[in-house]
Amino acid sequence: MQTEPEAVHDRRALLGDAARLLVRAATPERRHLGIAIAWLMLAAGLEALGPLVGKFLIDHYLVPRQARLAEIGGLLAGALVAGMLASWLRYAQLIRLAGLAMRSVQRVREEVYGHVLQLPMAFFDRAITGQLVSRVTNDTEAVKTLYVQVLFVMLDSLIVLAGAGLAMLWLDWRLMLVVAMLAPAMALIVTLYQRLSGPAVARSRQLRSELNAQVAESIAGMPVLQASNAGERFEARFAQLNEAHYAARQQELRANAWLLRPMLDFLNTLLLALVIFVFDLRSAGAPLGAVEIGVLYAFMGYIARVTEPLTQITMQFSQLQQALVGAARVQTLLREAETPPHAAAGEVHAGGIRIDHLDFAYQPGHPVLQGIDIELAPGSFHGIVGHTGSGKTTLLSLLLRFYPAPPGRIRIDGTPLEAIGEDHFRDRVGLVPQEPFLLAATARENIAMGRPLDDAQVVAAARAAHAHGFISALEQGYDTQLGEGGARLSVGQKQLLAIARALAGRPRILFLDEATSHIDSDTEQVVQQALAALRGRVTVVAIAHRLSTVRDADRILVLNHGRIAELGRHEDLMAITGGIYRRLYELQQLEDE
Ligand SMILES: Nc1ncnc2c1ncn2[C@@H]1O[C@H](COP(=O)(O)OP(=O)(O)OP(=O)(O)O)[C@@H](O)[C@H]1O
Repeated sequence: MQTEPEAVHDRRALLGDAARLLVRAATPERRHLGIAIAWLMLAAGLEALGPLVGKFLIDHYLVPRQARLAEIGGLLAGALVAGMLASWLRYAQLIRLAGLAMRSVQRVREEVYGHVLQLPMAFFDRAITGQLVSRVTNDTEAVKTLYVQVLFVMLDSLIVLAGAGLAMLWLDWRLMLVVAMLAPAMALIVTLYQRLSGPAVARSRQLRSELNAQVAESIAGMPVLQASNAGERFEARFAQLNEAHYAARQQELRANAWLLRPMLDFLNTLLLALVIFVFDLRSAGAPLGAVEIGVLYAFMGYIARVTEPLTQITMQFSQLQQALVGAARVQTLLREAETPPHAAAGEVHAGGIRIDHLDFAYQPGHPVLQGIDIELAPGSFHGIVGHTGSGKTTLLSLLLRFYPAPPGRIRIDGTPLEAIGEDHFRDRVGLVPQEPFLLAATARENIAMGRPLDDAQVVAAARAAHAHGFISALEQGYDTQLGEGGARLSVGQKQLLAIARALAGRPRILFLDEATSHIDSDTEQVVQQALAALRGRVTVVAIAHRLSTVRDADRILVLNHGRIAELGRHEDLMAITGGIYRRLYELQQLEDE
């Protein structure tokens, strides 16, 4: 994951990203959006009538001194009703747009989360958890801001501007040109503002996500953090980030304080002075005629109406900046390519695995596996051992399709790995990882993992994994809440539960990644019994640091620098003088003694 979208400072890319996200969020809501815009236009039209009514009153009743009270009363009442109707319409559309914005955030957030779940494992090698969380929860809020700021404030203001502009054009086009001089001045202010605050906004957003990342990381690593007494250092680092965030926000606020409101107020005054000056020039010192008084009155009204939405638009730029950056970050994440769907229909039957001349590298030029050739018979038990960094986990990751293996190199029951349907593959292939990942849920939920399993299936899996005993002994048995990460279980118990989970899917192939490295010898024997009971039914491939776990394996595969260095039964490998396995085994025996 990029820590910051490369395009953050590139305004065009930023606008493009934001527009794409907005279109994506708005498409399902186009009907509501269309209705809201239509009503807003009507409201703006009604509001634009106000100064015209004023002009009419001045022209027809005030200047000629005609006190036709009934007509005046009717006109005023009409203007009042139109004004009230416009306010009510605007209020109703605000509510409609707010609802629309909430639904869009909800939809985009679900889409982003769903997308993250489909990303390839390689993405998570680069991803920083806190930043990712911040994208799914905070940055998706940008969609709401974009809606409310862009679609409501901006759009509404533009409609009001257009209404007032048309009315002024109709009243006196030359005077309208004077008012139009405001536009370039406005554009200048907005450009200046963006130059000043844009980088600050992007920076504050990035720093906020780094703050999140640090908090998430510290909580995840709390035991290490406390044991190494790193609290103060982490606090200092956090304070430094926080200070930088404060400075970025300050810079943003300063741009607001100096540029926006005061400049706009100044423009407003300047414009009024200009219009009055033009009238003064035109009348060449003579008192204003009746028509001019009405027009002047209407113009003064429209200038107020024009400057207010312009002020609104400019004032929104700060929030808009933030929303644009947020939206760009969400778009960057959405652009990450998902794992191509395995729509294939191939199936796993007996669970036999064949690997032919398999080479693999995470980065080109740095091979991790080279020329792996092996056939694992259905129902067999294979151990994988080797020094740290020899490629054991990588081989397992390829067999599990976490990383794409070169096509055709790995086959299951004769079918290329990539030609097996995803759901079917995950059903038939189980994994017990090194770190048992437990949800903050009950024992039952942890075994079922959302699969539609009945009680009997859950208990059968637990029995097969020798986990039934300790689960039954918990105060509420299978319904006991296990706490976050299974906090109330021992590491060995968590591992047994993870094995039960893998077995509950009734897999044909089971991979274990150092599943016994954290458990004591007694528990290890229990796990070994569980694995032995699977023989002949399930193909088991177990990476083992502790060699006793795979001593009884049909064959043990010794990896060395990404190649198969030795292959055979325990006895065969022990017979190789100076062999890697024999040395590893003797070393472990010495340690045990
Ligand atoms: N996601 C990755 N991206 C890049 N390189 C990686 C990645 N994972 C592992 N490697 C590199 O590949 C090599 C093999 O790593 P692998 O994890 O497969 O070894 P291992 O035998 O399982 O080691 P260990 O016993 O320590 O778990 C190492 O040099 C490692 O640095």
